Amino acid sequence: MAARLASRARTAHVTRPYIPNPRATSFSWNSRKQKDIQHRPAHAAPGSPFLSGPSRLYGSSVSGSSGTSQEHVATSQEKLCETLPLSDAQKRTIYALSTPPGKAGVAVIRISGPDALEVWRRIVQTYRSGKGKARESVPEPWKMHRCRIVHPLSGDILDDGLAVFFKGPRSFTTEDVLELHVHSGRAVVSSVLNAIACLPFCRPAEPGEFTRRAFEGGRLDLTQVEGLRDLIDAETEVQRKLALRNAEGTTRARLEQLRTEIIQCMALVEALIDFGEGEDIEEGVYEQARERVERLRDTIAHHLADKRKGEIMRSGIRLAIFGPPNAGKSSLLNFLAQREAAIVTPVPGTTRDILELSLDIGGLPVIVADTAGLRKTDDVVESIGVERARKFVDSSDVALCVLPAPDVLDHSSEHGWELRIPPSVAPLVKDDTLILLNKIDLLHRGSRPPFPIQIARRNVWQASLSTRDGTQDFMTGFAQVLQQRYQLLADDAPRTEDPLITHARHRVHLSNALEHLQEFLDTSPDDVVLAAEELRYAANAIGKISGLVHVEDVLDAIFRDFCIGK
Ligand SMILES: Nc1nc2c(ncn2[C@@H]2O[C@H](COP(=O)(O)OP(=O)(O)OP(=O)(O)O)[C@@H](O)[C@H]2O)c(=O)[nH]1
Ligand SMILES: [K+]
Ligand SMILES: [Mg+2]
Repeated sequence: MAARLASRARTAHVTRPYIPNPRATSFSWNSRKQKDIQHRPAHAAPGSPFLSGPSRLYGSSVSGSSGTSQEHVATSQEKLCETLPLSDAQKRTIYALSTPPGKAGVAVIRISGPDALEVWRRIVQTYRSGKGKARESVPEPWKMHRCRIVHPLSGDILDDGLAVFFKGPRSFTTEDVLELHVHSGRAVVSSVLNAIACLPFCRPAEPGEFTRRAFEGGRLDLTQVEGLRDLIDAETEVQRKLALRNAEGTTRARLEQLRTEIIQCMALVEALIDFGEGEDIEEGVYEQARERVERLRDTIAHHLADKRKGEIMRSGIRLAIFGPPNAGKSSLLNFLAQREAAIVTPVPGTTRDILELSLDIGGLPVIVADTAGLRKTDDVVESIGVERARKFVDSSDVALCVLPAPDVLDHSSEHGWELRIPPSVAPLVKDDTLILLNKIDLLHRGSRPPFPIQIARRNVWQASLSTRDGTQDFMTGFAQVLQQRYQLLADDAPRTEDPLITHARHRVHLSNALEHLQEFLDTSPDDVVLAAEELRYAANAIGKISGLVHVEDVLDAIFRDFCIGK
């Protein structure tokens, strides 16, 4: 009975997820306020409402330098402040340029918060058909309006553009959002930003703050936030697809399904604690829960044994080019990069340091590294390079060994084609190491092996990086191998075998969940209260990936990497 009570007390907080409330968060904006004070415009007198007002990020004040216009602006600003009480810092309306600065057709300035509509009223003048300009107090939401942007104090026309109002919660941040599409020129953008800065209820956005508000508003979970950030950073097709999966919420749904199943198992066990088998509960409930937990454990273990595919795709496949000196490793790097990135000379031992380049090979992100030729050497500098090369090959995702064909190929009627790999290189050649025989132009026609050849049940490519003979076949085959090894997101529709883990953070929490599920299975059914606790921990661990259970510093770390305006 005591166990039953204890369990009841705990169930109170079992299944209630954290529901973020944008109006009731406790983020500290202290550092922000500090910055605001330092950056207040020159015209803001101490004690004026501008103390926590606009930043000078985008140029100085709108007022001229003469004393009179400065006074004029100050009094008008005070009037503005009288009419509108300052909202407290955290729910203040934020604004930022959301497109990259510089000359372009269009720049988008985003404004989000409780006073977004007020910003519209102050600076947007729409055109009504045939009747000239008019200020619209409540614009039709989610519709583009042709408009003029005017200065809220002087009434000066700043630009002719488009404005759209998103009524919260149907907006990116879930707050009221105003987007201004203006001409992207330095002067236009800074004049509009300065005009918004004049409104005391607005302040410049922090990096990632729009996205953070979307998270706080419950529009996005953390995997979607990470997906958005990765989408912005994506450079290859696979990275884009992977990021989109996260941003669209596919990962969120898959995790939610796992968490829900754990919670369902917990409910079964809790019911058992509360009512006991035999009364209202059918026989075998505990067994049923155990079987489901076993399946969940296997599913999670399967995801964890993904050879880090998702993380590798996100950060790039680390490819090490290695081999003996003068094999043509640097020539290969230059060929892949299509430029003279590395020094190539006939002197063995030319490359000393590791030279890395990020390339797109068949849509996959690959970080290709050229390394020092492996040999015994008395040269201090070269021997450091050789040591680095060895370590790099060991830690790489894919290793490609380049060998000079004339020095390593052997043929006999008894054994067929064989490779004599130099002893300095051989220990690094593993079963999955790829091999390119270079310099086939130096072989007599008659002593060339047939294309393609298999040596020791391994595909070996042959090419000449000088004459480009065989390079096409090598590139096609090489891209195919990479695609096979990292085959993922081949179809547009999500598949169950697609990697679930794309960030190290996910792996940590999933491993924790796995441990707790195993603990549950290892706990004796007599300790059913303890066992239920393990399921709760497991559910919480998965909740941490989505941010349903979140920790402030994790959030800070995730949003910090965003740019301003996102
Ligand atoms: N004939 C011929 N020469 C080549 C070929 N590929 C590269 N070379 C030459 O071989 C020499 C060495 O090439 P590198 O690319 O510097 O070789 P490496 O493996 O980077 O050499 P280290 O950095 O010294 O280890 C250069 O003179 C190249 O021009 C080829 O396919 N055929
Ligand atoms: K060389
Ligand atoms: Mg080299």
